[in-house]
Amino acid sequence: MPSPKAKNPGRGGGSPVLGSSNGRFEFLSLTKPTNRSSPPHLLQRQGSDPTTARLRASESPARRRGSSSSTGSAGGQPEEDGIRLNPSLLRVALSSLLAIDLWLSKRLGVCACEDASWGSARPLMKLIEVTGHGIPWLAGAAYCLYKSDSAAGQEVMLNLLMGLLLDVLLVAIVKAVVRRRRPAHNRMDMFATFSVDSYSFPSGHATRAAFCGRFLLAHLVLAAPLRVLVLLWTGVVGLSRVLLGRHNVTDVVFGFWMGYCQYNLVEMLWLSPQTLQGLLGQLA
Ligand SMILES: CC(C)=CCC/C(C)=C/COP(=O)(O)O
Repeated sequence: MPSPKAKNPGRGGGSPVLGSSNGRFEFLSLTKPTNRSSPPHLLQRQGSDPTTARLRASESPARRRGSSSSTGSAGGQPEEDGIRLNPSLLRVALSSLLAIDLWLSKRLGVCACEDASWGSARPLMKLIEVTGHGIPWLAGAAYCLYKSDSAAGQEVMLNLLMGLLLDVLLVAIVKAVVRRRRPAHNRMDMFATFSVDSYSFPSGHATRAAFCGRFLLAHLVLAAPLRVLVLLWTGVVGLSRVLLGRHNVTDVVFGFWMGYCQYNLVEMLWLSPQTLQGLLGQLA
């Protein structure tokens, strides 16, 4: 389909009609030069004509840039500007977000040490930290799998275990790739950490809390008061990461999102007893 914007080098002058060049139909202007063999002074005159110049001056800069590129401006400079502008805008937006993130995280790190304004709440925050740690969750899921005497219970526990292992793996990969340092006010006194846990993005506790929260609500916890507790626990684990000074706010927000998506992944890869028997049969 012919595109008037791409093929018609003149803007706003004359009525476009269909013409044919090299067997392809394209829009042609009756009053403006169209082919590349036109003398350069004719092309330049489009911009130097006073009426056109006034119209162009009233256009927005973005539109002017767009029109310049569609006319195939000789130097290609406007196109380059357009390409450069977007990444720099994005960079400014990202650095502003990061600055707000650092400032807010520092202000919220009120339990980062005993001398901090909420330092007395630090032991409680560290207790909450343990409830979101990988080891109790992995050990608990493995124990329940071992103890479960129903096929349905075993299936659920097996998938929880698989999800928890997947979570540890994915978080380690993202941390190793992003390599964002933990906040300067953090004291690295966590128990049982991997080397990647010196990095902060994303918060492994937040991914686990979001994943386990969704998993519990979908498969294990039905009573309304307990469901509320699960939601509260998820939120408190995330909040405690920032209050303890372990993470910036964006680490936790991204961690929640990642854990939420990890649950979708586990649902997609859900291991049924039949799949499991097949897998075990292949191993034996
Ligand atoms: C040892 C195992 C199985 C998991 C490590 C758990 C851990 C220490 C994660 C770090 O969490 P944050 O990124 O929220 O600090």
